[in-house]
Amino acid sequence: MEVGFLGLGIMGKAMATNLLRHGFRVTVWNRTLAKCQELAALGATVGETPASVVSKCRYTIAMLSDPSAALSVVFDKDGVLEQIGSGKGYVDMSTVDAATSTKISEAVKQKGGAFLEAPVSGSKKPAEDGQLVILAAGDKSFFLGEIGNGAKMKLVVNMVMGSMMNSLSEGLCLADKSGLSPQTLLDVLDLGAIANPMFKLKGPTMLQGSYSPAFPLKHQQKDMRLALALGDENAVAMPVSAAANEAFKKARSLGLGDQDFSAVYEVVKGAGGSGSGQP
Ligand SMILES: NC(=O)C1=CN([C@@H]2O[C@H](COP(=O)(O)OP(=O)(O)OC[C@H]3O[C@@H](n4cnc5c(N)ncnc54)[C@H](OP(=O)(O)O)[C@@H]3O)[C@@H](O)[C@H]2O)C=CC1
Ligand SMILES: O=CCCC(=O)O
Repeated sequence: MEVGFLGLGIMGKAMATNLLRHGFRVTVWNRTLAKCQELAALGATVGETPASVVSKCRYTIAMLSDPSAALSVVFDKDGVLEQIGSGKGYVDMSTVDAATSTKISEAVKQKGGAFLEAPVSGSKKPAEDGQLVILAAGDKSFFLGEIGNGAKMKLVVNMVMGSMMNSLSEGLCLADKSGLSPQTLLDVLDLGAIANPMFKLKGPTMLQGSYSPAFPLKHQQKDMRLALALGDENAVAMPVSAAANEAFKKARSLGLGDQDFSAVYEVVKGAGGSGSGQP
């Protein structure tokens, strides 16, 4: 089966590579076309535009940075909508808000196509290993109910993750400033009730000041922003997440947007370990 793939960033490249590895014929497109070459070398065909990929493939998957990218690829000239139709499916796996997902779903369905929103939990390594958790909602898939619920679930998960990352950063700073070994803190955390894969994976690299991007900080901040908007809509007070969002914004203002989201640790350290990057 020919599968289309739009967006070959950190995640899309790993996911499309996995499709090729598992015997699918894959046609790829990326806004910066040069990024298609690596996939072409692995056997992918390169499409000139999102529309040309959809015209060739029964199913097309997208993994794009944010709501504006997801909308642009569908609605702009040479976009998905020009070729989607009966017998074709479009699966958007980007992390967006429910309104974006719903807008895309309605447009695709109006053209006779099928739509699935399917954001993922997991990062670069799980994507490479084929171990992502898919939060699917939409046609023929009712794990989370109506379109929009996949996006909402993903935002809630990432809101919790972003707050945890800030909390870990503060804990590492507090341990250090109060004469404890941050590495020992990681070891202790790993033995207790709040042990989790993220602390285990990111803690050691944070202590090395190494932030090679698996999940870019600019995307984590986008997800905090979208989750806070969901909180606004539903009148849910989220002071912890709001503070975490400020720290991610501060990190972006310091030029850390393309680094891994764990680079928020630098903001917390810069604030003297006193909290969310605010003076
Ligand atoms: N990295 C991670 O750990 C995870 C990320 N996600 C989510 O997955 C999505 C992709 O993340 P990731 O791969 O890390 O991000 P990257 O920044 O590595 O890749 C972003 C992709 O979006 C494309 N893009 C950006 N703007 C536009 C636009 N206006 N029009 C067309 N294409 C555009 C980029 O193209 P170009 O190459 O031209 O810039 C690139 O292909 C995001 O929504 C993110 O929140 C979800 C789970 C984990
Ligand atoms: O959306 C990104 C999630 C990153 C992760 O689960 O480590």
